[in-house]
Amino acid sequence: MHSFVSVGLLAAAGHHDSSQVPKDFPWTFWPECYSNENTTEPYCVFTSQNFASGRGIFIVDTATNAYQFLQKPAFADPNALRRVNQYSNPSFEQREFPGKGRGLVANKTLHRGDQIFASTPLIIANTDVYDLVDSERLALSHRGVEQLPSTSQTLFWSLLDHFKGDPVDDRINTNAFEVYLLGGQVKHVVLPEIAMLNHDCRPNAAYFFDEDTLSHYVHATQTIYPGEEITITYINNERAREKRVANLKMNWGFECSCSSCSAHPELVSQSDDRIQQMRDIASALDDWTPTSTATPEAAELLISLYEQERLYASLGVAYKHAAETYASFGDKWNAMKFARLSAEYEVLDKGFGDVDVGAMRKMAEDPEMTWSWKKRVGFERRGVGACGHVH
Ligand SMILES: C[S@@+](CC[C@H](N)C(=O)[O-])C[C@H]1O[C@@H](n2cnc3c(N)ncnc32)[C@H](O)[C@@H]1O
Repeated sequence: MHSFVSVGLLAAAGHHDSSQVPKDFPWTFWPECYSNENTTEPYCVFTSQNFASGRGIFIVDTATNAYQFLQKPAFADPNALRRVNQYSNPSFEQREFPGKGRGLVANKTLHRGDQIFASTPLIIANTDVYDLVDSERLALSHRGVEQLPSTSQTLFWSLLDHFKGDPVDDRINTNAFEVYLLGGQVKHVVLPEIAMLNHDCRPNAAYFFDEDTLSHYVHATQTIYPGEEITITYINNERAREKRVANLKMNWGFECSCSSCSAHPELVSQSDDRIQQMRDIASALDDWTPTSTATPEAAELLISLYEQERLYASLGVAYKHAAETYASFGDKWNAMKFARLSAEYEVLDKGFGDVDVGAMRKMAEDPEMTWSWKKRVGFERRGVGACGHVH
């Protein structure tokens, strides 16, 4: 049985007359909700036209979750969004790229760590909403779009519809990012400005979603010169070309045309070898047993491979390995150096509250107080060879 239902937390349901919404009611309209035998709580559309100084948002989720979002500083603290949704003097312009559609190019030099933009989503949707039948799931997202303020509706309708199905669903599927919120629940968020950034397997910008401000931040991870396209990655790039191409085709529906995907097969083969070696070294550095082949030299090689692969957006991972490896052999100054570098890079990719960023900041202050300090002192140094094997 599928039903249109009212929600216990709400005083009434089933109509959309905003004039009847009481003053202290947090949403602009009465939520429309559906449930069935697969759902433990109805899924509803909760719209706030006032959110983010009138940009608006709609949330497709249970009432329990929607009210948890309301507790976040993004809703509760008027100052929380000061640095967000500022598009009056952008450091980029929109341009057409053959084979990729629209994209953004820098109009001034951007340095590593520069904020390119930060935005609140127009949509947050619980991915479990697929438990509803399609017609009801679609009714919720159509209702949400109709309820957005008109400028945000225009932004939504300007999004690419790659799959040419239901016009609302298609724009969500082509442009949504997956994020983990409310204790690790998967949500889809739609951010029209960030959705203009194309994918590159060797991107020059990184992004993260900040749960407190419900905002998506994009920063440069290397110098980007005027006229250069600003790119992010949609996937994990530490994989062979064939796997990256297949992933983009399957999950995003396009043939990747970035330079590392379209390189000569000989160069692709060299790149794939480097990626395999990076994976082997990373797993050796993650081995904390007395037979581990981890050495500071192997960690330095890992950094060099990331640089050679132009994987600057994820270089923080290699620096973290180096910081922990140096610490494990009791080399305080190198541990501090690489911990500082790791924290600087990783915050751009993982966000302000990330545990790895916090751990690296602690190590940069005092490596001797961290868990890996001198963990490998006394281990026989075996070393990892070019093939990733012990020599
Ligand atoms: C989030 S949108 C990016 C903006 C899009 N180009 C537009 O015109 O709206 C994602 C879509 O852009 C295109 N795209 C992004 N990166 C690409 C790439 N590296 N190669 C080819 N197409 C790409 C694909 O059509 C993909 O489905």
